[in-house]
Amino acid sequence: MNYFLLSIIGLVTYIAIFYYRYFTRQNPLPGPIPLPIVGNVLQYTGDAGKFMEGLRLIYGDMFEIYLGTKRVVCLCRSEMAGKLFNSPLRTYSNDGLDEFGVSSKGVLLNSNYDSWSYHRRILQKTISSPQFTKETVESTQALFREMEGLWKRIDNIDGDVKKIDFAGWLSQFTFENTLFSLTTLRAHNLINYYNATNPQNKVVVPEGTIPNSHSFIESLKMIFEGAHFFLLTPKLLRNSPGISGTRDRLLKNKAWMSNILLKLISERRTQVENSNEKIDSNDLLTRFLTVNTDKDINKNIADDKHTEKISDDDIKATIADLLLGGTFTTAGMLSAIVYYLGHNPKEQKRMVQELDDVLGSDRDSNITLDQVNKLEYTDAVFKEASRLFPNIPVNIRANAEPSEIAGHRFPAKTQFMIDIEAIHRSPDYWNDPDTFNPDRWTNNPDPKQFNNYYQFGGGVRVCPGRKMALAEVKTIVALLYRNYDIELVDKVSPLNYKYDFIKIVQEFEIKIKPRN
Ligand code: HEM
Repeated sequence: MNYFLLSIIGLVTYIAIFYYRYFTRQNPLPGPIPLPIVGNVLQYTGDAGKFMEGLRLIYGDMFEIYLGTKRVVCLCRSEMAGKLFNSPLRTYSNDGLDEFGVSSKGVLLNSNYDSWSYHRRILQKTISSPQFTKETVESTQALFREMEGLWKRIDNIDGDVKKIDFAGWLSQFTFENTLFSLTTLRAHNLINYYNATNPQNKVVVPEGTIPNSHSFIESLKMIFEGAHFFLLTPKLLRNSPGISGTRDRLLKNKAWMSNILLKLISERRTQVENSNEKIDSNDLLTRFLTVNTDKDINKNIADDKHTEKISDDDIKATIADLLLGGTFTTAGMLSAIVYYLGHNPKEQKRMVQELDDVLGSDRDSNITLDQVNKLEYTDAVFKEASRLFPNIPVNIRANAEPSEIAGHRFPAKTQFMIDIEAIHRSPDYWNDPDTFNPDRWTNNPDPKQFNNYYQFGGGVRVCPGRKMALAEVKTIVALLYRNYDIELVDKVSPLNYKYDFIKIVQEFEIKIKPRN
């Protein structure tokens, strides 16, 4: 009885101290009142963009929420967020991300500055080079032809008209293309996906790198689910009955994916180490494997601080981040473009006209990087679709130095969430912001708007894959609209997505028919 009474007194005292501290906190911002221990996590709707939108309507452009006991400052205006993009920290000290094993490895969520900048430097050198962009245009075309061959076999509507789940096909495509571009490995995702969705008319799968590779995509989605879960769920909740099952499932999935990638890396390491020839492959995986070895194909990448070979585990973390970064973002962007063009026939017609003008009348001809670079209206369509549908609607950053924002001082290591969707749709920055209008990007666009466009983030952690993404998206859009008439199956519903750290588009059906 005494023990019970003591527990109650302890709890009441804890709650009293918690709320005393909360109501007398320094530099308070408006925001929903947190609960002890879990903060505002129980109010979270599962979609960071929508959650922030709801709170912005109540509390204005700057407010605070609590993830567990950690204060998070939310910013919804470009002028507030601007300087933060130069901070190299995405998060600071997050026990969830530590448990998920991503806070000091790879690039995406790595908060260890030294480790992040070293790996980023190596990958940046490869994937931002003009040669890599040129090869992206080539590999995208080869893979697109393979996908077209499989589409032709589908027999679901009538003759040449096919109904396909565009989001499903494209996430297989962008995964395979990213994997190939980084490693030269093929996983045959498209064939595996085709066979899984057309079991009555299967094709032979060439010997591939990842068995049943199409299901790897589901595992990759679960990694985002994991990052989302571990970032936001306080330890006490993660370990509580009912929720710990989710934690275990997500950790198991991560281990499964890690093992597959580690096997691929170790096989390539053996090949590289046993080779007596000069290494002539220049892909990112080979680059990583040769750093600080006698076969090093990188010029002056390592420095005095980094004198050892890079471990398989570190390479795996960076390759996994690039596969994560390059798969659903690019596929989602393509769905968004097809969706907005489907709702805006005038703009679609204008884009198709540009394709015909730049690419010429031979619909079987190869497309060159030069031609892709000339597609200005297509580029504007990309920008406009991504303004309205940013794949990463909320960006996270922590400040490395104390900062002053809108008259408020924040100590170093404060966690911020930046509402990209609010910035992309604010009437303060954009005329008629909810209208799909690619022309706002052409005809001498107001340079101010570029400062309020964050589809690829900004500052030191800006997306390193943006050149690859643009080349891939524009090449696919060109091949698709040059050769096909495209119709949305559902012309009413909004684009369907699941938010897990990024928006993952799903079940987006279109009808395609070869153009006359
Ligand atoms: C349309 C496609 C893409 C979109 C919309 C996109 C968007 C973004 C955004 C918003 C960020 C956060 C940037 C910031 O915090 O400032 C990011 C980071 C990142 N992206 Fe992309 N991305 C795309 C394609 C790619 C591709 C193709 C790759 C690689 C093959 C890639 C790899 C990464 C990586 C590794 C990061 C983490 C960078 C860091 O923290 O240092 N992304 N991306």
